[in-house]
Amino acid sequence: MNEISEASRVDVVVVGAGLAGLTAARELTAAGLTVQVLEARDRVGGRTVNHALGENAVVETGGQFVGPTQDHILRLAASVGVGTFPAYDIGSSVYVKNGRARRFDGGVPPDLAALPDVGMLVARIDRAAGQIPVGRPWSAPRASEWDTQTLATWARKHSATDGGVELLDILLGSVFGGTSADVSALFGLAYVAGAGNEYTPGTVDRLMSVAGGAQQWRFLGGSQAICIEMASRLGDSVRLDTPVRRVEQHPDRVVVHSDTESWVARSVVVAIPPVLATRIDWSPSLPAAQEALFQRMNFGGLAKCEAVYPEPFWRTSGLSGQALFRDSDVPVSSMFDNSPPDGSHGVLMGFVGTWGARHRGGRNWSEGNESERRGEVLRAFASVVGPRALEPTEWIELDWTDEQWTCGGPTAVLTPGVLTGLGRWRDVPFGRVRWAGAEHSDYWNGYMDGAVRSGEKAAAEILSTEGDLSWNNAS
Ligand SMILES: Cc1cc2nc3c(=O)[nH]c(=O)nc-3n(C[C@H](O)[C@H](O)[C@H](O)COP(=O)(O)OP(=O)(O)OC[C@H]3O[C@@H](n4cnc5c(N)ncnc54)[C@H](O)[C@@H]3O)c2cc1C
Repeated sequence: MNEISEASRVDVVVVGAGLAGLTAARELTAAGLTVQVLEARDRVGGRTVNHALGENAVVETGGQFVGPTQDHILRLAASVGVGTFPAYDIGSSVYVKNGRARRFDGGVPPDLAALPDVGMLVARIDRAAGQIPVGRPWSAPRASEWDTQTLATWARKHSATDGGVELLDILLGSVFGGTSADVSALFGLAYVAGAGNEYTPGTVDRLMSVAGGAQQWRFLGGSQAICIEMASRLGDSVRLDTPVRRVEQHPDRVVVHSDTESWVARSVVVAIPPVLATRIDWSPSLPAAQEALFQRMNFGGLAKCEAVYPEPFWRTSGLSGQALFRDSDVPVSSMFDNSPPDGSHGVLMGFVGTWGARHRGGRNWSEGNESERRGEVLRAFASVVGPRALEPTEWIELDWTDEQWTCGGPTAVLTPGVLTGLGRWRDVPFGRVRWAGAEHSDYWNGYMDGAVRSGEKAAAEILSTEGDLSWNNAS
């Protein structure tokens, strides 16, 4: 294919400059290996991306929140000088049900009909998640029973009314970019089991909460700053605008091709969404079961919509800016105050699950034009904080299903049968290729912490066989 020069020979090629790929590259470089990172986009960060608000502030349009037990991303951020600040969580939240908005405090929405069900359901989910071995969900005693039904079916069996499941779905809107009907019960329960670390079991509460949960903190300078810092330390080892198209494995080397250049390496870390890995031309072909698994690791559909105001005006009315919407006419599932830490701008952020979200009249939200989409979301914001929400100074919308190099968000959601049938193949190395990315982590799978964990693991595995993998040691 392309001419390979001496300069294009490295110990390890890393495909993808998101948190996983850059973490792997950083660890391998620190250990003395030569590394080339190849990134398809014209920027680093992948699913973390900042949007500038004037000169001194940013807001995040991809992954942003972190919380307790997400030790790996927190440690990495601190090591590159990126600090955290608490997500705004002061004041009352608002619950909007069928057009009626009600304030509430303490994290439990005032839905008297659904509350007993939700309490019972959450306790049952936690109990069932506790029976799942993290990293090996298919070996749970009831794995086959749980993997032959959706989470919605399982949840309905454990609820007296539909209210509990509907509330669960509002919360899952942002977690899965979908609903409980989109995922296998085993996958949903394993996701909860992984919302902790080696010493702390995962719980629904840690997954969903702001205080004490996965939404507790944000990063100063925005989450993308972590990747930007890592990339600046790696310098020329990171190449942008370079999608990897073909990977050829030979007994003693791997050749990685972009459209215009090729690199030869002893080892490769592929740190991209699994479904995108199946679009690379592999020689030899991926093992059939691994390819089948990756093809079934489709992402949910998620858009992030943000409205910017001169100040966070809702705070003076005692509102936290947080809201949950249980209303089939409203595309937004949940809303947060996403203002910068100094409150120099007011930002309201809404998650829209793009495939399920409807306009009034039943049309899908993403099929409307920009002004219709914006109007629907701003009206939802206004139902919580009042009519000033209708006149933002800036509107920011990122539908991750439109992103060629991500194909949805926030992460892969697995349907019934996939985990028990094919799940074992997720991390199995393919010759000289190792897999990384948030979808390859046992803990905080799908999250920034999971991405960092997977990059560290891939690098550690390569380093444990360094004698075989560095060109310096090659015979
Ligand atoms: C809207 C949204 C909200 C989220 N919210 C949160 C949150 O609050 N907290 C949290 O922890 N997580 C959140 N996440 C998830 C989190 O952002 C991701 O889990 C994490 O950033 C994934 O990192 P990664 O390195 O595994 O993958 P990615 O960030 O997807 O990086 C993969 C990189 O590979 C590149 N690439 C793809 N194909 C190729 C190719 N063929 N050749 C070369 N390069 C290629 C891509 O361009 C990309 O840069 C959210 C995600 C989204 C989309």
